[in-house]
Amino acid sequence: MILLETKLKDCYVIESKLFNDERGCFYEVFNQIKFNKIIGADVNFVQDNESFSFKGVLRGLHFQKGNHAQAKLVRVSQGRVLDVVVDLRKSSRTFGEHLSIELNEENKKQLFIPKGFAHGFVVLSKSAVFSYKSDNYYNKESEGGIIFNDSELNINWQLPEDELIISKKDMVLPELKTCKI
Ligand SMILES: Cc1cn([C@H]2C[C@H](O)[C@@H](COP(=O)(O)OP(=O)(O)O[C@H]3O[C@H](C)C(=O)[C@H](O)[C@H]3O)O2)c(=O)[nH]c1=O
Repeated sequence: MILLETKLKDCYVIESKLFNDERGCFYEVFNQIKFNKIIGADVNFVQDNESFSFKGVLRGLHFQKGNHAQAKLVRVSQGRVLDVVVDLRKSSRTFGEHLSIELNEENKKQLFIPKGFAHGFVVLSKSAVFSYKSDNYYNKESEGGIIFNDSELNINWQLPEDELIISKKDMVLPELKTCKI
């Protein structure tokens, strides 16, 4: 596992060693000791999630508030997605900035998203399986979000808006400037 810094402090790309041979490929998706060593902290993941989505599905931008805030380690085990995170940490020099990165089954890149970030992704391939760990349990009452086409963030989701498939819940999320963090 190697850690690559991003433009957003504490948000890292993780690349794993791939063991390719005539049979195919093996890699350690997660190793607690190695992960904590490269992150420089004891991150205790308590929940594994997985979602399957068709092309154009956009899930997010979501976060959990207060004590229910979640750090996540996200990856794509099938297909291709554009993953987007937004720094919502008021004290951060990159508050309100976002990072977009393609995660896919080929590059097997993972993204560590610390607490205090909103997260979402859009599926670029025919379908995608999105798998991730979180260090805090799901808590519906503490869910927050930012609308995908927030005018200040101006995120390029890489697909035309009329091709996006978005849940009713996500279509009515607030803008960044009015969202309660
Ligand atoms: C997240 C979650 C959801 N659920 C239930 C609640 C709903 O009945 C159903 C679908 O939930 P939702 O539409 O919120 O799923 P996503 O839109 O994929 O939400 C996720 O999307 C973005 C990308 C994220 O980073 C978050 O982890 C998460 O908010 O699963 C659970 O039971 N446990 C959970 O941890």
